Amino acid sequence: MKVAVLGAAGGIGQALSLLLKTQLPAGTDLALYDVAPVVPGVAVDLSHIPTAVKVEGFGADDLPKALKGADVVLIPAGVPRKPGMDRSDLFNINAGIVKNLVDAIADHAPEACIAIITNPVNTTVAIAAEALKAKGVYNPAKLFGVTTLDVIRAETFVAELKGLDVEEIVVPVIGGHSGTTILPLLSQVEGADFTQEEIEKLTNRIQNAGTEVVEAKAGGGSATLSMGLAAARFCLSLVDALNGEDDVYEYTYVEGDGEDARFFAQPVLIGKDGVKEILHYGDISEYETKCKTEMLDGLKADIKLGEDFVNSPA
Ligand SMILES: NC(=O)c1ccc[n+]([C@@H]2O[C@H](COP(=O)([O-])OP(=O)(O)OC[C@H]3O[C@@H](n4cnc5c(N)ncnc54)[C@H](O)[C@@H]3O)[C@@H](O)[C@H]2O)c1
Ligand SMILES: O=C(O)C[C@H](O)C(=O)O
Repeated sequence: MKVAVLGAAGGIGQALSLLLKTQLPAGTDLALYDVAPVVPGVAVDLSHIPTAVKVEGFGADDLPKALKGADVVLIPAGVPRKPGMDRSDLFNINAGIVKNLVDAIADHAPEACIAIITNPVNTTVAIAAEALKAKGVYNPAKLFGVTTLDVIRAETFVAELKGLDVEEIVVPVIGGHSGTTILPLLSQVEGADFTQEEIEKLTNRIQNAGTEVVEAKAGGGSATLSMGLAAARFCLSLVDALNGEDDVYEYTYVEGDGEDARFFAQPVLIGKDGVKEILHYGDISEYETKCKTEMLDGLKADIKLGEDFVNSPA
């Protein structure tokens, strides 16, 4: 098994690579790619940790080597937000970065599962899909937008509010990954009851948790450590499933039947060939239905922006 991290020298990339070095199954190859010249040093640093995961660093010109034979490619490459910015403000820079990286994946690791972290995820996943399609290698079962951070935040905030064990809490989060497109399904949380006021406050906090971090970091970037953990959890699930483990479920932004939008985060059963089954998110409350109805046009517009970036470049 080989896992490649593109953008491995960044805030997320380094936290993620550390967790992968310590938690991937023995015998896994971990390839770290970045345009930043520090990346070989990050790889050497990690290589001194005593685990049976082999780490190698690849600089700007070595993307084909980093990708060769990869089973999983994680993409946290790109710029993060500063206070006052929306995730959509990152589109101008990150769209091209994701497109170029995905073009290279199509050429050098066309069978790999690709997990996109780079924002705006609602749009960059559509860019990746259309770029792969243009190269004739798009397999919707192997393309994922990583929304795990929304799930772990939701579980943390609910456990805090209700004084419950966070290990026991499950909070489904569906939709997309920005503002109101992030829709926690608090009506489905078992073992906790909420007043309508609590539901609205919690929903708002989960939707704006990224901004909470951006403002607290005061110009120093966005979530990197919690995101490193979230991406590692997603990657380890993917690796388990590719290795044949049954019953691997994650909430992730994938192309499904288009009932709500072309791409939508929902529960997914992952198997040895990627997405095995996309499950319906089940019954939702009147409030959640209203929130979903109100956000769908925005999500669809985000997706169209990505499709047009590849298919109708200005
Ligand atoms: N999906 C999520 O839930 C989520 C959560 C947090 C952050 N993000 C996003 O992840 C991205 C990265 O955030 P960060 O805090 O790690 O940023 P960062 O600036 O710390 O790191 C980004 C890294 O990408 C590298 N990079 C830039 N262009 C590249 C290219 N063409 N090829 C390879 N590497 C390249 C940079 O050199 C840098 O090392 C941002 O777009 C951010 O908004 C997503
Ligand atoms: O908020 C951001 O810009 C980064 C990330 O998407 C997050 O949710 O923390």
